[in-house]
Amino acid sequence: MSIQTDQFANPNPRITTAAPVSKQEEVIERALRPKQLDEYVGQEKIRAQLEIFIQAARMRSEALDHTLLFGPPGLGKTTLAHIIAREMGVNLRQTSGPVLERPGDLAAILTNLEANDVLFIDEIHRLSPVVEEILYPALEDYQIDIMIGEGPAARSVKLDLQPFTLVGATTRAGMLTNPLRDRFGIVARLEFYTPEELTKIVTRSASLLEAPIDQDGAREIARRARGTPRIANRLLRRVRDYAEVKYNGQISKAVSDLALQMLDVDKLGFDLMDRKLLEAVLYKFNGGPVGVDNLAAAIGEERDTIEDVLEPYLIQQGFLQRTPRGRIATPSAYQHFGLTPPTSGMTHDLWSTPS
Ligand SMILES: Nc1ncnc2c1ncn2[C@@H]1O[C@H](COP(=O)(O)OP(=O)(O)OP(=O)(O)O)[C@@H](O)[C@H]1O
Ligand SMILES: [Mg+2]
Repeated sequence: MSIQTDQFANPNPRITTAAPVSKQEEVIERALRPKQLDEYVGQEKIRAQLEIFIQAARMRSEALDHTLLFGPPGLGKTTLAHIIAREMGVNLRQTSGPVLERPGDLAAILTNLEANDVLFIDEIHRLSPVVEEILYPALEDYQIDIMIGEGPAARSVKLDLQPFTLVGATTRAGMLTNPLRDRFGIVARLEFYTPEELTKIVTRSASLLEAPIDQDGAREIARRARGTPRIANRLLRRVRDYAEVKYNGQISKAVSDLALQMLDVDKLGFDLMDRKLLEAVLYKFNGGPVGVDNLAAAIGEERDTIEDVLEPYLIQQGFLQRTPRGRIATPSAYQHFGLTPPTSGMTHDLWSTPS
């Protein structure tokens, strides 16, 4: 059986993409965003640690240590940065790696910070090297060196800064330079959420949106949200539309199920793109191993999207494995598509190799 690529028209916007799809969605997200640590669902370990570190910093009237948040899109990095500032009782200044083009851009922000403020830099792996240079002494000694004037008359001036906390967020911790990574005292890796945690998030969001939902309805959405709060909230809004038009607004398990089927989100929360990727590995590459570049070409996606967005969840769920020779489909992937996994000893003896 062979699969034609054009069978899978690229759904645009992809309902289960983990990135925000529009400005309007960002506005809604802000409304649903928890504001305090005790409203932030899941990520128990990170929450417990932050609670202590924040309280200790507050008791000493110091800035919190620089904090790095990393993990796939939509898991709550921006949300957590805002919560940190709020719990510390300080201002948050927000910017992002690609926006800071020149050293002066960063210097202007740094010199305007008040004592113990939070500077949130999103996509921190995309800082340019010259901007990063300015950041090192700022992080270490709350000082910056800036150049005044040009040519032979140029001289470097040291400026003192207020103590502050850098909160950096990234989907790819591996792309941070070592000196930058070493300057974070707190490093938090966000994990995919369990269906139970996402059920709580869906229930909370539904009550903020005043959408009537029962426990089973919430659980059905949660189970199919790729472990990601942003997707859970998005699916909830689409299911709400469906329920309002067809079922007087009441969201039950049956209504969630029908709406999600209509949206092409399958029982495991995989959408067309996830299925396209798995099907390519299974059918076009015989289960793998296949290199990520070949895979990207086969399904017409960017390599980055595969590595940052599609793969992490499929790997975490045990459908795909990363091996030194490339990606391979696991027996669960075969079963999901109603195929019989090859028996070990054949081409796929990689399964038995501990990773
Ligand atoms: N722990 C949580 N509890 C409740 N809701 C959450 C939680 N984490 C995230 N959310 C919800 O998910 C949405 C997306 O989260 P957020 O914008 O913080 O993700 P992100 O990790 O910054 O994503 P990106 O990598 O795209 O910047 C938020 O609007 C919020 O409503
Ligand atoms: Mg964010």
